[in-house]
Amino acid sequence: MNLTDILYKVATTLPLTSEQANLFVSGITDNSSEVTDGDLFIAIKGVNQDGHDHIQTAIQKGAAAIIGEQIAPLLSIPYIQVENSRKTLAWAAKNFYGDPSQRKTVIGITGTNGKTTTSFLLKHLFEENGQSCSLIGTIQNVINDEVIPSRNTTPSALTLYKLLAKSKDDVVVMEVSSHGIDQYRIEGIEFDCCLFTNLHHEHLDYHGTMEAYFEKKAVLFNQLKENGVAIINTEDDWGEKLAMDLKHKGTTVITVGSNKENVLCLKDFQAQNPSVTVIESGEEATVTSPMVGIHNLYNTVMAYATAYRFGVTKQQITHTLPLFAGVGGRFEMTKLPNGVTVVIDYAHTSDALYYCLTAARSQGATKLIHVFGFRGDRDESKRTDMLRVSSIISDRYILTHDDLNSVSPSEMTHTLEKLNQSFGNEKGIVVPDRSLAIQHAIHSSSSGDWVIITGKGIESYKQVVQLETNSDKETVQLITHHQELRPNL
Ligand SMILES: CC(=O)N[C@H]1[C@@H](OP(=O)(O)OP(=O)(O)OC[C@H]2O[C@@H](n3ccc(=O)[nH]c3=O)[C@H](O)[C@@H]2O)O[C@H](CO)[C@@H](O)[C@@H]1O[C@H](C)C(=O)N[C@@H](C)C(=O)N[C@H](CCC(=O)O)C(=O)O
Ligand SMILES: Nc1ncnc2c1ncn2[C@@H]1O[C@H](COP(=O)(O)OP(=O)(O)OP(=O)(O)O)[C@@H](O)[C@H]1O
Repeated sequence: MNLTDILYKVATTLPLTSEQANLFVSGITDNSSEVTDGDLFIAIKGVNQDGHDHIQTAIQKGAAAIIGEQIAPLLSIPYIQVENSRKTLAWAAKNFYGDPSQRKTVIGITGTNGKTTTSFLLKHLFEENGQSCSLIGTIQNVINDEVIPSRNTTPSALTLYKLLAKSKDDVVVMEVSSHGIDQYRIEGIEFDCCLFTNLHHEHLDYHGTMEAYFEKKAVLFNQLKENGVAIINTEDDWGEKLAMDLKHKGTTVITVGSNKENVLCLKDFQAQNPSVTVIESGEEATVTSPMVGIHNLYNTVMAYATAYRFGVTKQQITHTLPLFAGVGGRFEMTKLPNGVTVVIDYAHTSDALYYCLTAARSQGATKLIHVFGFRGDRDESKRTDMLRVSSIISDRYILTHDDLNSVSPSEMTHTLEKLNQSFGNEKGIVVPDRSLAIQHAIHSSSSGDWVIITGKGIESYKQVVQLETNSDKETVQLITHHQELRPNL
């Protein structure tokens, strides 16, 4: 494709010369190590590296032209200066891959919690009822039934456009993170439907304030197609604000919440066998969640509201919801032979912990023993709230290491001890090694107790642990199959 077509709708600092305009490029990349002969290399000043430092490598590997934000350096090949390289990457990919979101039904889900669960529910509902569905999100990408590992919740613009172009599925359901929006990964995508699940204290290390975090999430809804629809959980105050803002702009908004003003009005929440009555246009329907917890009831209703608008009947939804197998690492329950229930959950905000721990209570847990920690280099301001929630709801908690990232083990252990002394209420201990913390929790529990392990879900450990396991699930399996593994604390 020639540069004129690739740069359609991209503002360049200077108009393209005729030599540049007619230049044919065979592909696009922003990674110098992936350049092949004839590619366009787009230099991005990133969070850790600056692509402009890798321009010479790109040329050596055969790049046909370079785009960057810096004033034109002296190069042996054409260089085009733009104001924003990340945005340019997205538009170049959109043009190169033939604007794939125009040709598909694209559904975007944003919010702090519930994106992955809701996206899996939607894929299930579509596919059980005759529509094939691609999935793009945290756990994996699934395109035309092929599982493609995912690096980010929302992939880079280039990857995203490639995935959309590859998809032959009827519908694409994708998770949209605030980082993804901020870094122009969804720039140019047009959505048929956007969902807002909730907004809780998270990622303030990146966004600074809840207002800034909200404003970033709200950008997604500017990318609705002309006849697109927003589906918003107004039980959440930020959701209510978003719904009002969008209605003022004339967007079609389907609100979901317990207030009678909502398009889908919810009443009679049942926690033990989670179900809720949904009233829409005067008609009542009972929606039963296939997963434990009030939070999953919300996720189920959001999926119900969406699938219905895209061709799945209410009866089909009711029949196929119970067949949903759940999502790995999201309230994943194992009943041990001794009557203890172990739950592995991905909660890493105080609200998620609240929902997760109260879900276990609603199922009749005798004692709740909670194992959790905090990621190194991530929002530190949420830690005390998380600890407070656990120290109020659980009977005992064990603070342990989550991903340390660049923090040293001793520094994190010190942080956990300090937090425990200042904000715990004498229910907690610190066991730094995650596998030993889980072992301790399981060995100190008895029939009727629930051990809740949060933070990692199905993710692999980033550190080596003493029991030589690689995930919370593996640790639980090892401990339960080898009862002789006594705690070594
Ligand atoms: C910190 C951060 O957000 N980084 C994201 C960002 O990376 P970046 O482009 O700034 O990367 P960089 O390493 O600084 O490199 C800059 C440029 O130099 C280029 N380069 C670099 C080296 C080289 O030899 N040659 C070269 O050309 C790179 O290809 C890149 O174009 O843009 C990349 C492409 O879009 C992302 O993959 C990457 O996500 C990293 C892996 C990450 O961990 N991000 C997290 C914070 C994140 O985005 N999380 C959200 C979910 C949050 C949630 O839980 O809700 C997500 O959507 O995943
Ligand atoms: N609707 C909800 N409200 C509050 N908490 C929820 C909700 N849904 C899920 N959770 C909690 O959040 C955790 C993560 O859920 P899920 O993976 O579906 O969300 P996510 O938005 O994709 O999260 P992330 O962005 O961190 O990947 C769950 O394990 C659960 O503890």
